[in-house]
Amino acid sequence: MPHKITVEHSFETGHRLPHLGGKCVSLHGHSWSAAVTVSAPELSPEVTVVEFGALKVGLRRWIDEHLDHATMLGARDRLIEPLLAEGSRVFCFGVERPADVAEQFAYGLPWPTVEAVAVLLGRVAESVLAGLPCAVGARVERVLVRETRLNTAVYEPPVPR
Ligand SMILES: Nc1nc2c(c(=O)[nH]1)N=C([C@H](O)[C@H](O)COP(=O)(O)OP(=O)(O)OP(=O)(O)O)CN2
Repeated sequence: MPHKITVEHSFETGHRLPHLGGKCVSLHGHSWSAAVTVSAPELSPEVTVVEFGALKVGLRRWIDEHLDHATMLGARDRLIEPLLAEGSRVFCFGVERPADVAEQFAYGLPWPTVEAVAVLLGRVAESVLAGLPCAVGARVERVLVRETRLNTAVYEPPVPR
C-alpha cells in the first residue's frame, strides 16, 4: 500500500523458552522494542493514515500494563505459580481459555519466542487500530520486534480477503 506510518515502543520484560533447551531454559530479561507499521491505500480527510499520538497511546498503554516489567511464560511453564505467589507480574502465552482478557491475544502461541511476541503485538495493534478514526482500508502491515541488538522477528498479518 502506498501510505505507511510506523510507531515504536520499548519495554523491559523477562521470558524463558524451556522447549528450546540450552541457555533459553534460564529465566532472563531483555530490553525489547517494537515497531508497528500501519498502511492505507488512500489518506483520510485529515491527510493521515492514523494519528500517531492516538495509535501510540493505545499501544503503549497495553504494553505498559501487561508486558512491561512482567515475565512472559508459556501456559505449561512451572514457574507461573511460584512467580505469581511472589507477587510478580506474569503474562501467559497459549492459555486455552484465558480468564485474563489480555492473554486472549496470545492464543495459539504456546511459548513467548520473539516471533510469538511479534504476532501478539500485531493482534493488539489491530485491536487498537479498530477503535481509532483512520483512513479507509488502514491495516496493520508489519510488526518488528527486537529482543536484542542482534535478534529480531517480523510479523506481517495476512491481508484480509
Ligand atoms: N527463533 C528464535 N530463536 C531463539 C529465540 C527466539 O525467540 N526465537 N530466543 C532465544 C533466547 O531467548 C535468547 O535470549 C537469545 O538467544 P541467543 O541469540 O542465542 O543468545 P545471545 O543473545 O546471548 O546471543 P549472542 O549473539 O551469542 O550474544 C534463542 N533462540
